[in-house]
Amino acid sequence: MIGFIMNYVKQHKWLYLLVAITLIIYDVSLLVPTKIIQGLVDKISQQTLTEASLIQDMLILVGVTILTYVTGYIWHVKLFQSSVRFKFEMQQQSFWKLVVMRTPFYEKFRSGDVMTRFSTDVEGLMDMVGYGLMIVVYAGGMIAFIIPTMFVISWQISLVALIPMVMLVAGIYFIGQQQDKAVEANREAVADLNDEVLEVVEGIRVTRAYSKKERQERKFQERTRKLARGGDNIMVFQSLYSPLATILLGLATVAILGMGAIFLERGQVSLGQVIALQLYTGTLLEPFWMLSDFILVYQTGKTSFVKLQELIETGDDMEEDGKDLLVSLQEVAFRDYDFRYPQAERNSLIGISWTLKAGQTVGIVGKTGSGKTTLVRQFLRQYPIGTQGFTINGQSVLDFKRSSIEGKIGYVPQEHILFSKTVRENIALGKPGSQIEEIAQAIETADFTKDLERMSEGMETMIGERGVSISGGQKQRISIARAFLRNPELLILDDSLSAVDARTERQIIENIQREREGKTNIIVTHRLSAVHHADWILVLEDGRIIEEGTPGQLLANEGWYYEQYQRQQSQEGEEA
Ligand SMILES: Nc1ncnc2c1ncn2[C@@H]1O[C@H](COP(=O)(O)OP(=O)(O)OP(=O)(O)O)[C@@H](O)[C@H]1O
Repeated sequence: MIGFIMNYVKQHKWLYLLVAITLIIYDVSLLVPTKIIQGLVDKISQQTLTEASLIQDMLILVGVTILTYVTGYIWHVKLFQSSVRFKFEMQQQSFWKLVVMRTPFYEKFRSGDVMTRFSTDVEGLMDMVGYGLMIVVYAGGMIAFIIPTMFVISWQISLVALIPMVMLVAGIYFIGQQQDKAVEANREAVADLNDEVLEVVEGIRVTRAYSKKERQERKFQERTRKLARGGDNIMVFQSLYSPLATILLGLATVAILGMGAIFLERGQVSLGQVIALQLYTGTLLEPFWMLSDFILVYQTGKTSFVKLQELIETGDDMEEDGKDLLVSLQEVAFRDYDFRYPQAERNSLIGISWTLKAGQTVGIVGKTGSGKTTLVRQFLRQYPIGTQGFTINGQSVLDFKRSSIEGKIGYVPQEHILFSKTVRENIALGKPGSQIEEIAQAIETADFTKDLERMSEGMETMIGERGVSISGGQKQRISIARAFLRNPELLILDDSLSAVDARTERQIIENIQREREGKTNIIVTHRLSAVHHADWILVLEDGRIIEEGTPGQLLANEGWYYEQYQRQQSQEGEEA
């Protein structure tokens, strides 16, 4: 961490030089009044005080006070402004990381954990860069100036007076060690609580529907209690500092006054010097006191640094991005292809051999958990690829720049992501800068026009968290419109029609056939009616293709597809 901070300091060396110089002047200017008091006391006790010297001392005091104010202002503003800039830069760096990372990274970090690292840890490190550095220069400077000055007055008295101060540092260190453990435990408790709140907010409807409110409340209480206990522990340690400092400063005062009286009697020190020693020891309390804070700031900073480094250094284990730009998607082929998720123990795709040709519409069906989503995710390069034998236009998929592949695909996932924006803005995400007519056309294709007419502000209606609530089917169709708008070379609908009724589904499928004539489509579905028009159908089971062919061929085969088709037909008949 020190190296990291020093690097930052070096990058802004002129600013920190200004801070260091003004801080040292500030330190010295705080010590001048003691020096003047010492001189005044001696002059009064020796009856040598003159009007001219008194005026001179007073003028120096006024000058020094102004200097203290000006230098104090400069270092304070510059140092803390810089630490805020540090926080901003760190957050930018971390945010950029979050944006570029792909799915495996998000499977390693929980959302609450990322939030804590992003906010609490960045602030922990920021404190070290601001307050921590201030302590080093300010408190370090004070100690470095005062102790030699005291030793020049009387090394014997200073030595005895400093013993309680050394004990104070030792005490602070010991308490700080214990506090460190409490801080770490508290940090974990904050991350747990963040996770809990995120989960509750995201799943509030399910929680209500299943009457799990009480259970959630109990769980939340447990976590907040844990956090409160952590906070209590930290407070216990923090409360030990003040009494310890008071007692030890008292001991130092007794030592100075006792020894000072003896030394004064022997004529080894003046009255002004004894008073100065007492004042210096009192002044030392603040820097020593700050050391206690420094230990906390340092330890928190160190823990935060490790957590941030972990966030910044952890990769998504993706292969290096390819260099070739994909101009057009002519053919995507898998040859005896296996795939396993990074954290999984078994393959989710096994021996897949399939070629998708441009212009085809392919349906992917199969039981739940059979690998349909996993297969279409391969196109999106969300995970490192499985075995070799995955090619685009006859070339390894790894040769192509991932963004150029993404640019050719419109993907509508199972879980729809809508933002707190208007309907228009949500759809326009598919193609930034699109014309209103294009958006209207995409809405029409996704069969959302009638729904829009019922919305008070039409396309400008706010949806998402801060807008009106919309149904699952409406969400699906907004997501579909977003993908249509892009008019991608390859459109992938991943079970994206599950929440719409059969009539709407038929309408959308017809629209796809019409609007996307000659384009490539993959439709993953549980409802076979959604793919009865497809050119080719894959049936998956346990990650393998168990049947494939045209819908007619599959019906003739009388396998899984046939059985499923019969079952769904009779269900539809009953419903009708
Ligand atoms: N991120 C993941 N990490 C580990 N295993 C996963 C992950 N996602 C899916 N799997 C596993 O891969 C297998 C195939 O899952 P997949 O989601 O592809 O099935 P699916 O056919 O799309 O199912 P459904 O019809 O329910 O959407 C399952 O055994 C699942 O548990």
